[in-house]
Amino acid sequence: MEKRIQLRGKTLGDPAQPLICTPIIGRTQKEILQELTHVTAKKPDLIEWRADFFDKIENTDEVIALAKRIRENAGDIPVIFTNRSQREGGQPIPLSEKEILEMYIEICKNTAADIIDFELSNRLEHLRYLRKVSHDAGLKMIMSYHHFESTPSQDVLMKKLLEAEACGADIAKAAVMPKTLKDVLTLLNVTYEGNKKLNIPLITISMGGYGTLTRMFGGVFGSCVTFAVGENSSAPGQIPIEDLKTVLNIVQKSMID
Ligand SMILES: O=C1C[C@@](O)(C(=O)O)C[C@@H](O)[C@@H]1O
Repeated sequence: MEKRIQLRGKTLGDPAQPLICTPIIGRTQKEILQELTHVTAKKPDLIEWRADFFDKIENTDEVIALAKRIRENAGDIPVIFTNRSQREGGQPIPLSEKEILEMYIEICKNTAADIIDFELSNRLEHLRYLRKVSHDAGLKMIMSYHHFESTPSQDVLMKKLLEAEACGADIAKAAVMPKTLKDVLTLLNVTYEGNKKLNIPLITISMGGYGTLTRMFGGVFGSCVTFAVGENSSAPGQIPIEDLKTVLNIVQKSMID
């Protein structure tokens, strides 16, 4: 089963090469576009617009117009559109679940991004509907799960990844917080085992200080994307893109026998 996804010349899911994604978390349009200019200059493989930080998120027309500009200005770098909910570590926003779904639908219909990230904790009918809309519009869909307090057991994490695949995700993603080094091993283990079980690419992240290890070495165990700071961090434990590129180059060189 071919797990790789080609997007604007980038290969997502190549076990030899995890992609680096840098988030954009500005609040105003001006800040966001400036951040984008700085971040694209650092040549990440992917950009994530964290729209939950945008101060006009309640105005879908403005969101779409800005998403289109981000998409255009990003050139050949694929863009992920994400609204991270407050319950999964995002910003508080004044939109209902239905309005959030409608915003995502408009992003798809306007092809204002390449990939959408929608949380598995959303209502099943919303997940299914958005899956259909994104598929018809040609956008890839990440279904994600976050736990900012702790690391659930391997069984729970595996179930989440399998659930994403069963709901039709193109990519399954889990980001969790470790309290101990053993939690980091749990995450790496589920990545390794999950990669054998699932027929879609995985993104897995352990956050915080200990979790930084997974941002550097998670690719070896089967995580296809790692998040790094271009200008601003969107989650604990992210390291600067320059440092991450150095580490990934060393890992890649050293692992060729
Ligand atoms: O879900 C993720 C992963 C993340 O939480 C991280 O830990 O790098 C950062 C978020 O911006 C992104 O949406």
